[in-house]
Amino acid sequence: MVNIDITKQLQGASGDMNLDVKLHIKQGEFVALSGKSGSGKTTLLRILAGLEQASGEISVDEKIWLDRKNNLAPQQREIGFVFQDYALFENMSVEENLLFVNKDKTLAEHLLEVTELTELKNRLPHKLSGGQKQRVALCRSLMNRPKILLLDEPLSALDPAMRTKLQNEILTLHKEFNITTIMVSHDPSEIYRLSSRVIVLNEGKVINDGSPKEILLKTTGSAKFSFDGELLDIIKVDVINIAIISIGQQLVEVVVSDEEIKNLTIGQAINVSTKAFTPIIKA
Ligand SMILES: Nc1ncnc2c1ncn2[C@@H]1O[C@H](COP(=O)(O)OP(=O)(O)OP(=O)(O)O)[C@@H](O)[C@H]1O
Repeated sequence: MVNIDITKQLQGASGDMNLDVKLHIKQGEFVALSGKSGSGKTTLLRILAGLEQASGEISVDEKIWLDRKNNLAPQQREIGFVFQDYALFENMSVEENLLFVNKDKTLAEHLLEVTELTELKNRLPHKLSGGQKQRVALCRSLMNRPKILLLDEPLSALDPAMRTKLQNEILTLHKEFNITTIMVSHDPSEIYRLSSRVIVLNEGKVINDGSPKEILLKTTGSAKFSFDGELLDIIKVDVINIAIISIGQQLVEVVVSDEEIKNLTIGQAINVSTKAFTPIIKA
């Protein structure tokens, strides 16, 4: 069990802001940490890792990491950390990057196998793709068999196919190591696929905490489908108006009436929902 009860004064975009978070996270949970830019997500992870000061208490399985008298150094906290940038040792091969943390060759070989990196174990980081580097960073973060894995948007720079591949690998390793995982993510499909709990921060405070279904699905009420997107364009084809809307990685076209157009502005954030239709799903 991870117990967090911390505060820290931050300089938010529009003046001072207090990061004020109280959470209990169960062993083996996969928590997605979400919320607007500047809401305090990275700072919270850095405080957990011991990379940033804060007041309050953090304890993990009865062991105190932070309180009035104690403040364990990052290397004494049993954590693995993967950031958006890979931060690998450039002069060391893939395998050396892992063994630098811990000389356990069997574990290194196993992690490289799960992430399909065995063939690349002698390569230097500059000869790897972004996705491969991020897999090395993930393997390295697990070399000390940490109690908590902190992931700060580790997949945001990758293309959709590589993202999905790494999501599956993260999930495999999370389950195998039964490691408590906290992952910052803005991507609803990623959050839904990986996490068992979603915590939403706003202005340094937890404003939502629940299962991915409770937090992410908006199809309550009579609407059957509901998507948030951005209105990119409205084009006229013969007598009908078609709105071009970007939803996630996809563009969709929706027919709109002359009446509806009056309330729409290009670039606007909009919601698309429908009440009664039978979608066809193809694999
Ligand atoms: N050590 C610090 N002292 C004071 N203010 C800080 C400190 N570190 C970060 N901040 C400020 O606190 C706010 C929250 O930053 P943080 O990086 O935690 O947000 P975030 O939710 O991770 O945002 P993003 O999604 O853009 O990465 C920002 O306005 C930032 O400038």
